[in-house]
Amino acid sequence: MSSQPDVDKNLAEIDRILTKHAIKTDKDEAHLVVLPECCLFFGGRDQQQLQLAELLCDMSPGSMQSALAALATKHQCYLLAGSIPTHSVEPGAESGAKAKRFSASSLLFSPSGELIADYQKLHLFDVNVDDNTKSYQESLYTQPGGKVTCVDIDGITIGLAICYDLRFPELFRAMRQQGAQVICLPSAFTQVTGEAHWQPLLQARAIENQVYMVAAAQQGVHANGRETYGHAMVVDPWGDCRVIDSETQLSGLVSIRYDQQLIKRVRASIPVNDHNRFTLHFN
Ligand SMILES: O=C(O)CNC(=O)[C@H](CS)NC(=O)CCC(=O)C(=O)O
Repeated sequence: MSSQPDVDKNLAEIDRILTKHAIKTDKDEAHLVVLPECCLFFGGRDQQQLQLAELLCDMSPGSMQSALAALATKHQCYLLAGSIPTHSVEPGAESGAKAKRFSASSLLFSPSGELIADYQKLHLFDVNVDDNTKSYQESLYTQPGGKVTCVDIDGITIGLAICYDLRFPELFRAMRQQGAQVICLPSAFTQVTGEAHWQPLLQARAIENQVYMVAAAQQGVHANGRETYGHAMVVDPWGDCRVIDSETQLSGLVSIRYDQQLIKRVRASIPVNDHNRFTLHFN
């Protein structure tokens, strides 16, 4: 996607893409659609994201959550909203009207519109991109999450991570150890770092953990001048990539069929999980 600082426009665009690709469930098959980081609001001011932030709530959801649930129901898919701003849910976080920071939450909705998982971005992008012309201070307005998150869909374990998390392989190892077979990585990579690092890092995480990596991306020049890399892709557990054509498509969809046998074969032939001599500690 090439999201704008306009929630309704982005919702309409998601609806358009899903309609165009006619994601329809033939009853035996589940579809998981992964939208990029900041899918409903991107390229505006951080203060606006704070104002948009909603409480995470299944009983009386905010307007972004209701709209996403409605899209999941309309298109009969599991829908992962890469991230939307929510009020912080971490213990000790600022909350309510006084909150100065929001959480970047990935929200997973079921085809019946139920919120079945949420993940708050763990690693925040406080980085001077190497040419030193651009600096990012995500932690100024975002509260980091506090937990590793996996969720079961139709017997398949799905791990959740966001964007800059990609550079922290321990998180992905932890999800593999919790049983992950698919890991979703909604992103908004910078043009500069994306060109250099996006594909090799995705392939590394897929290959070393023998999982599918589903990497949705923001792309193009956004309203505030920010440029994102695009090249959304799905990488299979052997490292083969299916990449969106970013030269011809500003927004669209790339898809793959989940193959349980491929995971089994790759894990049986190279049993890295059994050979691993390190244990993990989460701080
Ligand atoms: O700021 C927002 O509105 C939304 N958040 C983002 O775009 C985030 C934080 S600035 N982007 C990244 O994490 C890029 C990571 C990246 O590019 C890398 O690891 O190289």
